[in-house]
Amino acid sequence: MEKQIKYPFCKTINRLIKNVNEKNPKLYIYFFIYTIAAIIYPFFSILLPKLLIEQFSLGSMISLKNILRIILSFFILSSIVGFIETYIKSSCYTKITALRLDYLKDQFQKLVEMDYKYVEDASFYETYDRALEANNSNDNGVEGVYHKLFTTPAVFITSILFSIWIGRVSIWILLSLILNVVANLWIQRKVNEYEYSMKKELSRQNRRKRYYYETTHDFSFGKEIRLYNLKNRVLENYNKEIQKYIDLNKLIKKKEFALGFLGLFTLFINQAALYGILIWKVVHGMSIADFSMYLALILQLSLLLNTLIEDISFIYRESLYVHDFFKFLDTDLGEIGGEKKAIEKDTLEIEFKNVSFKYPKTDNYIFENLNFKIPKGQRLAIVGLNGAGKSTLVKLMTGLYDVDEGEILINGIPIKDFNKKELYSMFSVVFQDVNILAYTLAENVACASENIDKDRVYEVLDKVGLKNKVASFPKGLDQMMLKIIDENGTELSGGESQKLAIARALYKDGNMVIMDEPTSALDALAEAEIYKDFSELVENKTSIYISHRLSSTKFCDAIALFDKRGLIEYGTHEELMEKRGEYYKMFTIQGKYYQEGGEIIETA
Ligand SMILES: Nc1ncnc2c1ncn2[C@@H]1O[C@H](COP(=O)(O)OP(=O)(O)OP(=O)(O)O)[C@@H](O)[C@H]1O
Repeated sequence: MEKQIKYPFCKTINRLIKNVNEKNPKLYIYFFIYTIAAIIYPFFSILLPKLLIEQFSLGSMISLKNILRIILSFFILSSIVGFIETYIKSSCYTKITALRLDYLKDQFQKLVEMDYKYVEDASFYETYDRALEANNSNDNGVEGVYHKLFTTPAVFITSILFSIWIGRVSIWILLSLILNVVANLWIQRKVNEYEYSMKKELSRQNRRKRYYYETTHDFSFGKEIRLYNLKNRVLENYNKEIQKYIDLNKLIKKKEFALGFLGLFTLFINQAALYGILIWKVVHGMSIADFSMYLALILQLSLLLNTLIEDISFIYRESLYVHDFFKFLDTDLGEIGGEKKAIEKDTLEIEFKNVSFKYPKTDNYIFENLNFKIPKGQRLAIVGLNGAGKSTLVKLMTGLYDVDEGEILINGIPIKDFNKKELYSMFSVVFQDVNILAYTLAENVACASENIDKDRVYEVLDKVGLKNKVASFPKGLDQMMLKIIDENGTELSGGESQKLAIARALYKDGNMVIMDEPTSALDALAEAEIYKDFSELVENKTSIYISHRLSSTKFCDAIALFDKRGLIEYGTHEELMEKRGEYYKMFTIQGKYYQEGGEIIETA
């Protein structure tokens, strides 16, 4: 359980207010007018009964005209003030929502630009879950605090004015009200602190619950869930996680309940004191008109003070999460890197020098003291068993992860010296798992929404064999992909998606091409096409081709074979066959299988 930490409440509120200056300073004017209207409004309901009772107690002097005049002027004035108050409050609601959405933009930017290692780190999401939630709702977090900051000053000022008024009648009434406020504030604070101390546990539980929720709602799990009869298992886990989540919330509510009971007790004492003193005053000569006015005043003040307590504790509680959110925005998530720009008009030479690497928060090294070089223009095949570290190698050379020891040099320059964005721009990578976005086909290929060179998009789609597919789309390159945004969108098959991913890499035209199992979903003919055209596809660029199908090594200049120990064999196909080592074994086993299986590929 995390202990309550001291946090800079004033600084957080100050930052929120300061940001209004930058984002929408007009809100200050609206706030000023609203506050004046909201201060005046409650006075009407307090003064009206007194003035009316005074009129009625005039006996034979009673004037219907005067009574009507009072009612009418109160009605008109309170309508005008009430209208101003409500109108400004509701029109500012959307302006405050826009403020939150602006913060959301900052949050998205941070998330998409942060170092890749955080993307694969579950504990990162646990740390920042609540912080990210600070931006997810109209009623809580950043927006909730802004709404309260907009309305609470009026409540505060009116409470002060009413307290002075009441204090002049009886200091004991005022003291009893203040005692109630202090007790409630203390209780609320205790509840908030307890809730916040459970934050880490709640976030963890939330993440687990969400995983199972998403498993049931993500259509891509649909096949496995049905065909492997995973329904019961998923539901069982989901229910278990929900139960744990409910238990945690119950614990919090229990604490709230115990403290709330204390609140009821102080309220009881408070009410007894208020009524007792007022009745005593009436017995000692207070008029009925004044009694009714003070009663209305006390009721109003009690309501205002309750609202004030709730608002202040709400602001306190939610600003804890806002503070976490600001901390997230301020945390250096290592997204910038060095200052070097991308290498222009040249392909790359990559050198691994004494590189050791293990994934964060794990103990096993994937590479230890790895040394090897990929010369400029080389077409390198990387092969190896599952889990040998082939994809990890790509993550390291593209800068998605930093090495623990040693260094990687790109054209002689340490990879750390490159600005991350510039570094990423140098690689055209096709990953094993393809992600098609719910944009148009052209946008999917160009990974942009503006300045798309449609001729080039068409050219690369033709190169990867999607020409006929594009021709079949009614909107051609402007065809929407996926059905999640546009119900007329297109769902591509696994192989077609892979071809699109290759087209995307070709369009990007990076200094170096990396293909990680790019043809695993392609049919034999399409795969043979890619093999045949590989040299043309990658032009003269340095390229890496990762594949389990060893026939792919034939069109490469060199082969690097990895296993759990790291790089174990390196050379041309012929050299490695002659060596009769691991590669030879793998190649002959695969070749035998293919021959026996009657596959088209004749040598491997
Ligand atoms: N984000 C991660 N955190 C911790 N360990 C990881 C992470 N990603 C991969 N690993 C581990 O690193 C090892 C190498 O994984 P990698 O994906 O590089 O292997 P691979 O050779 O590409 O395998 P495959 O042929 O199955 O694609 C594996 O043992 C894997 O479990």
